[in-house]
Amino acid sequence: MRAQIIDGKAYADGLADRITATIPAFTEKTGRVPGLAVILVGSDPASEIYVRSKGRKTRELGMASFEHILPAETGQTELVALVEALNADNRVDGILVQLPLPDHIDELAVVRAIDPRKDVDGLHPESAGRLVSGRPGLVSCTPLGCLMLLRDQLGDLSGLDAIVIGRSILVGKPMGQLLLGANCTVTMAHSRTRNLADKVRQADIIVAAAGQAGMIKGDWIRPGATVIDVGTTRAVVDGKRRLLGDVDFAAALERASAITPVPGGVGPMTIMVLMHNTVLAAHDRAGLPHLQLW
Ligand SMILES: Nc1nc(=O)c2c([nH]1)NC[C@@H]1CN(c3ccc(C(=O)N[C@@H](CCC(=O)O)C(=O)O)cc3)C=[N+]21
Ligand SMILES: [Mg+2]
Repeated sequence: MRAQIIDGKAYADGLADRITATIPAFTEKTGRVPGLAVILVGSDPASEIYVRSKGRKTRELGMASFEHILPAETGQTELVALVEALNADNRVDGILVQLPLPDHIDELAVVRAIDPRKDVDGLHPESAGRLVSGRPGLVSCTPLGCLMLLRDQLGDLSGLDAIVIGRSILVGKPMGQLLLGANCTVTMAHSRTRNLADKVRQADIIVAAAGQAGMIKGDWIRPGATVIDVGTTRAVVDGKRRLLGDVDFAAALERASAITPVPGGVGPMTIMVLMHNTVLAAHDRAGLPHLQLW
């Protein structure tokens, strides 16, 4: 079998059109456009690139972007004060604090300061609780993007065996909850999991989010499985800068029925779901009907 490549960029472009189409009616009813604020503390070059590309996309889609790039020495009190100012700013519908934060800042304290209605990253305990209990709320961008791709590829996921490798608060844990909510039987694997290969071999759906380049080998993949690769490890291969996924892509191509490439798979979805969550938050805050765009 030769796997189909799941084109995350193409799906994201389609979602972009559906997002853009909601904005004129929103503006007519509210007199403004949806707005997204992104906060970056410190000057990690990769993070700066993400923040700028998020800002560019936000404006491309017709929304307002507020970018706050703060020095690494910024204190927690100052950061929380900025979040509170953005909570109070009616032009801002979504607040994203780029993680990780410097060690002297308690991430949870900052995330808790975000108004849950503006929590477009789904990181607030209120958002996490809503996801677990099946109530409506904002869901982390990367896992929601993965679910959109899986639903587009496979339709109903009921009864399928899924494995999530990685248990981060931003990706693995919410991914497991989303798959459970879609009626999959979910295995959560992580760095202490024994016999990982055997567990991956049982799965119809593999979501690799461990952040270890090439750790999922081709012969672990059940023939016909659907593979979502969340990994993005920066590396230099044969003198060229490369972005590497968690899956041995060439080998997986021979076994999977469908697989996301890196780059061009999950990455473009993450950014577009951020835009999606921002328009959802904007509609919710304005008291407008809930949007369903996927
Ligand atoms: N609170 C928070 N929320 C995040 O969502 C978050 C974060 N912190 N910290 C950093 C990570 C990283 N991240 C990516 C977003 C888009 C691409 C993306 O667009 N990747 C492209 C390639 C980009 C390239 O070539 O560098 C692709 O995979 O095709 C990658 C990574 C979001 N993150
Ligand atoms: Mg992990």
